[in-house]
Amino acid sequence: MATPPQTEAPAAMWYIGLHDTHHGGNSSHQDDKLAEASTHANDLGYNMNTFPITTARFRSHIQEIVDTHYHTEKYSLESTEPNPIVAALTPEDSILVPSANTSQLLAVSSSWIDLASADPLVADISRQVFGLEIAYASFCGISQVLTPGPLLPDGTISMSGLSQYARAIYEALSVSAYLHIHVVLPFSPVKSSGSTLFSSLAGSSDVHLSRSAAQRHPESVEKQGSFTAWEAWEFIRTFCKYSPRISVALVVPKSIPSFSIQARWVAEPVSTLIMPKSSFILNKHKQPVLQKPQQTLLTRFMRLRHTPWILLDESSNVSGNNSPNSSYSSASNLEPTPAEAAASNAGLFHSISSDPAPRLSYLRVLQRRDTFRPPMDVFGAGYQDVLQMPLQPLADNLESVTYEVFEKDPIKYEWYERAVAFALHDWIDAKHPGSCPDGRIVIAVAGSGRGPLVSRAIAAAKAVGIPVDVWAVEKNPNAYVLLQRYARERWNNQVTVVKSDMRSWKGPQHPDGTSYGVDILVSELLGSFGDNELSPECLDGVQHVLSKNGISIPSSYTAFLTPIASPRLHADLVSKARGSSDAKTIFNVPYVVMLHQYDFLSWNTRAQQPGQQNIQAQEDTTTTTEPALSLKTPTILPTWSFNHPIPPSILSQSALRRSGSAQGGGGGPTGGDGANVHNNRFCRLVFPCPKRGVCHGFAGYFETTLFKSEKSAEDRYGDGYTGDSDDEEWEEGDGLVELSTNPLTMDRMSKDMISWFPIYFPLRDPVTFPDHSELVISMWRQTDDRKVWYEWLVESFTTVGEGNVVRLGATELHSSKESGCLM
Ligand SMILES: C[S@@+](CC[C@H](N)C(=O)[O-])C[C@H]1O[C@@H](n2cnc3c(N)ncnc32)[C@H](O)[C@@H]1O
Repeated sequence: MATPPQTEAPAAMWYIGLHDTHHGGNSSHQDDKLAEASTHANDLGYNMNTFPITTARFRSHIQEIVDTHYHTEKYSLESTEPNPIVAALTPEDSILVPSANTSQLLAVSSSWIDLASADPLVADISRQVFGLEIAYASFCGISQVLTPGPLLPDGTISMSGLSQYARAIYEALSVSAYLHIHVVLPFSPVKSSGSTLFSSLAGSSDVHLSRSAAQRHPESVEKQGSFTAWEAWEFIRTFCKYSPRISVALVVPKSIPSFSIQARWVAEPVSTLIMPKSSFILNKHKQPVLQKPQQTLLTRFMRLRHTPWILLDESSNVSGNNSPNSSYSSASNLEPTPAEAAASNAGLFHSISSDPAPRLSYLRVLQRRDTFRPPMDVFGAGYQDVLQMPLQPLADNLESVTYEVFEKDPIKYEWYERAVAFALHDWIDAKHPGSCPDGRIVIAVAGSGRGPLVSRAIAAAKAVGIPVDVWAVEKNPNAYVLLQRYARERWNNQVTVVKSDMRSWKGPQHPDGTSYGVDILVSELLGSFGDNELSPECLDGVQHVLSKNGISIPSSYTAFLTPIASPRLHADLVSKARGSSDAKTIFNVPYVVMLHQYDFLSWNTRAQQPGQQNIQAQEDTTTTTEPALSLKTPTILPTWSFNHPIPPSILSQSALRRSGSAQGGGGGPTGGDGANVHNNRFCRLVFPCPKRGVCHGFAGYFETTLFKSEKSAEDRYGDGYTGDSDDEEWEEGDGLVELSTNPLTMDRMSKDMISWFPIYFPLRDPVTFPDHSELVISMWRQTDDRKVWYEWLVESFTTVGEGNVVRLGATELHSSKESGCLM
């Protein structure tokens, strides 16, 4: 069980900035120019604005240096002449000065340089320029720098120069510990004659240094698909060792990319969304709006815990409203959404002619409209992607406040009540006698905590209309005090409270000291991976109290796994490991975490529903079509299950082992007598991964059957539970009560249940794999009679040629033995 948070989701704040290279302030004083530009942006309603680190004059000066060097007779690839040195900046080269305003600025490093150039001269000059800019910006107190990615002037990614580019970023990060670099990248590279990215961020692509060099050292034309930009980013951040001080500034494209690439970017640390004018269209009212898919994409990003900034690029000439004919015609068949129409009627949009910032006004409308949050997001606000050590309720005594948080779950306890009611009905219908000497059915809640399941068991019996004998067993001495109080004040002395470890409890007792059996044993000892809070070991240990036909609620549970890309979690663990004297352990612990920014790596395509269209991934050269979000299903596979009660023969064998006798064998494979080896498990799961990616770890979930009735639905019809619940549905159901945290079944089994976050098994070295690969997870549940722990590794395979399966690699074996759960 996770420790769920107790905060409410804060109202969404959209932090929107202005990028306008045409507005540099009119004042002749440098710091006044900065202040003027900020005031201009603030007056328009922006939260911040960008500023180039160096001036156009500096750019011309560098261009001159490069051109002169090219045109000297001395220049050739084989030349031993040194490259020119770019002299230190002069006051004319930069408008920046250290000032109070710098904290509000997002400085932009020059995009007319090319750190990834194939031309050694351009690469060298670019490194010098970049170094000067970063050092001076840091000196001025700038902490946020927007740096164009390794793009060629035609908008494609320079793959051959990527390592040089990554190196420059890595070195820039070492200039100041406070510097954060936002690498500008497209969702997918789009080849164009004059890239918007360049023209908008640099002024003009004509002056790009690489243009001078292009004739001499043409970039080899590399095949670029929809994942190329992401792969470039993946390379850069890996080079920079997952530094938390680099992130992506993603340019929102005019045509929306395929779902897989959207999902991939949503999982990444995207700090900024750059919106050129071209990403807007004009609606009927000639107001700039976003098309539905872009709105959806934007909303998805803006609901993230780390909400990106939005940067409206007002410099670019490629514009929705600047080219009314083309954009209006493309938009004319798009009706405004009802909300847009209402907003327009209500005057929320200014008319385009009177509004100096129409795109900003439109985004503010979207911001105000975006109020919906799913219950889990509200409940878990502030806990998204926070790695927590799993609770150990067996080894530790929980605090009251922890129980209080569990008890907020609106579903779990009600489902337990249903399960007990069904069990009572089945017991009565089977004409089993109650085990209490007076004939009552005996219910025991093993691990009662503060007693919510005790209250539910009493309510179920009342609703079914039979008297029961109720026992509450708890080993936490503090909870025991409260249980005794509740027995008097809430449960009218109907409940007998026992302070005991359930494994050593002898069962309900007559006043003369002889024990009798428990008919329905209720427990909730489940962790995020089902068995990780040692429910199997505890329930084995208390099974001896069950009567002949005794029922366990839950009757079974199954753990599930799927591989995920989770760069934020990985970066978090890398930084924890950096500051830890015990770095090895950090990646050998399964964590409880409300997974938030992650991407499922294994998925399959469901049959298409009539009327549902495939989204064509226009820029995707690796596949022809992309299924829509609703048609993609993650592959989440069962690992293993536990059933209760277990066959007595297993318990007898366990007892034989525990005795240490010759018949008990040679002990457990990982230590101890082997008395708990029947709770060892192993699974090997094969996950097909259609798209390339990086696996950082696995997400784990569980499903549990609390109770499954022996009776058919027909038998039950008309014999339904008539308790307090006004939910009619289950009364005539099939007597099956399940809980699930598995994303594939949670809505069907226990929608809106919030008690458990998923579990996350990390990998120290992420696994990179190409399209059409298989990730194979091997996982073990291990025990030495004192502890239980997990061990895991991943192998990756791909198929080449005519079905030749090639192993790409395997990770080391991870083991949580050191932080294992104490029995
Ligand atoms: C996850 S909490 C659930 C508490 C409560 N049933 C609820 O749903 O709110 C598990 C409880 O079981 C208790 N527990 C765990 N192992 C136990 C054992 N071997 N014997 C008795 N109590 C145990 C813990 O102290 C804790 O109170």
